[in-house]
Amino acid sequence: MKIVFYGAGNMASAIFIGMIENQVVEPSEIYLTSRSMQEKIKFFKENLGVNVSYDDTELLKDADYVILASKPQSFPSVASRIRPYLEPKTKVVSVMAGTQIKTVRRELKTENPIARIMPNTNAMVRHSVNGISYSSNFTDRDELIELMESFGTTVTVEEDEMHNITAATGSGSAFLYYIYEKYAESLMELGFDEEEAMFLTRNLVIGAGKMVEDSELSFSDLRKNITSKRGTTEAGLDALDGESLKKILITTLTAAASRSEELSQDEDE
Ligand SMILES: NC(=O)C1=CN([C@@H]2O[C@H](COP(=O)(O)OP(=O)(O)OC[C@H]3O[C@@H](n4cnc5c(N)ncnc54)[C@H](OP(=O)(O)O)[C@@H]3O)[C@@H](O)[C@H]2O)C=CC1
Ligand SMILES: O=C(O)[C@@H]1CCC=N1
Repeated sequence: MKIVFYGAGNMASAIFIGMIENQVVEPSEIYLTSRSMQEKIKFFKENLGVNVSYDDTELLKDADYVILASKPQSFPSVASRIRPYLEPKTKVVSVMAGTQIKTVRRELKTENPIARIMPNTNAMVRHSVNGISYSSNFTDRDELIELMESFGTTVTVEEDEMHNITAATGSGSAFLYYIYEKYAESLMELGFDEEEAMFLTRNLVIGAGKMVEDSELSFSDLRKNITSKRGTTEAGLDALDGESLKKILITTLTAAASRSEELSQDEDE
């Protein structure tokens, strides 16, 4: 198999490292290119054994998949590199937020099968949640799903649901990390020094994640198991005000989903 990544940044590297570590592809089957990140890309070549090239003819010859992993704003320049050399057998997979399949088709001037995926950087630890939608002529879907399930779980969605998936899980881990950051800062307000606050928060998050993974219980039951009648947790939760927290989260997710819509509307102009 030959899988070519245009872009070797945060998201692309989480995907190809996930694929390689989970042994669904050999490093020799991965080809990377970028615009200018020559040092980083050299690091991947030396440490993972992947191929690196800036020659589009060589990159796209006999490619099974080309993965579009630049920022949406860089896509016109990526498309101009790919367009002249894209072979009919190559399947195109875009990870770009807010970029519609029809835009990819238009920019590449191609009838090739196109899939749009929305992973997250948890791909690195095999826990990405991958939204996926396809062009109608993308018939051979099992192989792509198998590749994607090497680094996470996959949910097939209609393309217009991608905005919500992008907010919920594409951006979602950033929202959770931000809450952990604020938690650590709050521990410092309580009197812990920075190192202690980071240590406590980090281990709390790791332990809670493992509980979620190993336990059959719902979030709510896990919470209730910690909450004694008239105890400390109950006092804290009463002060937290779940409804206000929910409002903040709804505002956050709605802003992210709206931005995804906005990005796709920009393309239509
Ligand atoms: N980060 C995330 O958590 C997620 C990101 N995404 C999507 O993934 C995409 C990439 O995001 P992210 O990895 O964070 O971004 P990065 O900035 O980390 O990486 C972007 C990559 O695109 C490369 N690039 C830019 N122009 C070209 C070009 N003309 N030819 C080849 N490569 C080019 C850059 O090269 P150079 O550095 O040399 O400029 C870089 O390797 C975005 O579209 C984003 O919407 C989707 C889900 C989650
Ligand atoms: O912030 C972004 O636009 C990308 C898409 C989802 C996560 N990162």
